Amino acid sequence: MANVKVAIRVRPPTAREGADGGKLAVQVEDKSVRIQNGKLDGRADGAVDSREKLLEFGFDYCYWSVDPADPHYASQEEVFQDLGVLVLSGASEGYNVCLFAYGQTGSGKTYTMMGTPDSIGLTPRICQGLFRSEDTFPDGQNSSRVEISFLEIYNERVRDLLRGGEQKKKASLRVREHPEKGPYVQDLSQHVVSDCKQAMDLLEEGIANRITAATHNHDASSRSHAIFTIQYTQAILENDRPSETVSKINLVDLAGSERADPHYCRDRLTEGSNINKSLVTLGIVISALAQNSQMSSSCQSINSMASEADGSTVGSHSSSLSGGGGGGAGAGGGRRHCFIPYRDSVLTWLLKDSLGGNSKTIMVATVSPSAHSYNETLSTLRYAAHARNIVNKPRVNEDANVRLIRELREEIDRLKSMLLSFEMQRNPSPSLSDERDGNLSDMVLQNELKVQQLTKDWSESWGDKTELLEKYSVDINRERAGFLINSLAPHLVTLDRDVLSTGVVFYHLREGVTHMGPQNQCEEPQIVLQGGASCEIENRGGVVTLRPLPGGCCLLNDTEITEPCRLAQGMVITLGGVHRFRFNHPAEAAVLRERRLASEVGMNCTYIDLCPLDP
Ligand SMILES: Nc1ncnc2c1ncn2[C@@H]1O[C@H](COP(=O)(O)OP(=O)(O)OP(=O)(O)O)[C@@H](O)[C@H]1O
Repeated sequence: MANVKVAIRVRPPTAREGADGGKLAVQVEDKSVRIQNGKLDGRADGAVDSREKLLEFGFDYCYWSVDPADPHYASQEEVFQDLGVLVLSGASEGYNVCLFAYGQTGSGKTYTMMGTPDSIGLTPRICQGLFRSEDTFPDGQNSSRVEISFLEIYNERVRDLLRGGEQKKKASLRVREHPEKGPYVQDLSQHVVSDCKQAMDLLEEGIANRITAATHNHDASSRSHAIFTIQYTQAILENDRPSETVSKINLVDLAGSERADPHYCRDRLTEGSNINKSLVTLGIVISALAQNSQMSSSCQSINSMASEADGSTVGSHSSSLSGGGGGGAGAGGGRRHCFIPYRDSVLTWLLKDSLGGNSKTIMVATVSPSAHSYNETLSTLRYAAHARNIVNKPRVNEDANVRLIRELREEIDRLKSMLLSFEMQRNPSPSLSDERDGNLSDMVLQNELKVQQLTKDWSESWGDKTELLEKYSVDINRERAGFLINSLAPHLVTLDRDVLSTGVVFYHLREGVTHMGPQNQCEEPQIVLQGGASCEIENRGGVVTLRPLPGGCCLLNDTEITEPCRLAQGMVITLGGVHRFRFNHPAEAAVLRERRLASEVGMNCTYIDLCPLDP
């Protein structure tokens, strides 16, 4: 169990706020924020309750970023040292982590999450930190994989910010729910990156796409939510003990929160007008979760009070909210938990795990210091105080095979200690003891063999996966009912005629020459075939040529060839009448797709129709 951690950051006043005399409404001291309602200053004493005038809230972190000359000024680096390091340490332990920025428009969310070129924010610093931590394992015992996706939710539609070309035009992606992994965005592009530069390039590309959208549509920047997701998989083999964890890091820059007030939006909601449903639902979800957590903790307090018959004082888990109106905190044990309407908006559905689920979550609420923004700032502080009451249930996301190996090892240890204790108190009947010890020893041996095999399989599959992903920039997306393998390199896919064959084989055609054929016919074939003919396939800078070798029949699209022939996207190669392969050239296919769109030729067009081959 872990409470959502909440940070408040106060930005510098804008020129306009400063021009009006620069009256400030917010003060920060240690972990508390005080907000003063300046409008009540002039009223006669006694007419105003002092609590209304000055409200105080406690948080996990408070950052005063108002004036760089102030000794208490919190820079981007200081914010990273707390929040960014929290994200990185959670991810390195194998937890899902979510960091989201919430606040009114112009309060500094994007500055905190993304920053500026001169003063980078949390997201790029977290990317840097992720790859820096890689360098701390130079011995090769540790390897990891980083995959990035970046999406935007605008008017309840999900857009992939990293999809170039024709896909960019695709209006919106569907959100679906995986039975075990929870909600996900179907067809969202995942990008494997191997260094910090690649990650930063993707971040910039996504931000640029978001900004472009804003230019076409005035409200886009303040109404869209951006979610930058890093999937961080770590594999370590230490003393023959494998460990593999997958952690999802969600870094969220939300839209301006002035539209998040349910009362402000209710009319418009019913009118069906264009308001930000996600933020309204986020507010409702946060309130409901906070209320549930408070009810649970008050139930626990009641239970523990009842069980402590001696009547000693029980320290109840109290909200930090002193002026914020916790609402429902005093609920008795008889009240039901609130329903959490995650599915009412795309944002809350996608962040379901981050809010009350399997994630360590941090909220950074950004506010203006100015007295002009008193209402918005107070509303943000109240939201933030509610969010601090949410209790999540993070757990380490361990690979299922690795978990099995660990559990088998624990079983082996248990059996061994049983054996040892039997040996120490040997039974007077030696034959019975021997039989029992023999059974136990067998079980230990069998489990040890299983562990050995599983560890070997795991090491090989991790090595293969890493090599494949790194060398060929392959994306493997696990869909609910299938796998989609996207490769950028030219490759062959087997089209097996044998009805008993079940696997799908995928051969990459590396730069240079690849020999294919039976072992005895051609020298050291990289692609070994059982019988059939032999050939060579040469890939020179993306131009791929098939060269049949004497002694067998080689067909290209069912026509026999005896001379070298350039391969084109979609061609089918048949060797010796037995082995069939489809040739794919992803780069060529991308060009052809563009041409097909432009020429409006149907799906049946071939490479030759669209782009006659050079001889
Ligand atoms: N801590 C800070 N230090 C210096 N400048 C800041 C800080 N926070 C925000 N700013 C500046 O304030 C302006 C508004 O900030 P920003 O764009 O981050 O707001 P926002 O909350 O993301 O707004 P929106 O909801 O419209 O996207 C920007 O010019 C930004 O550079």
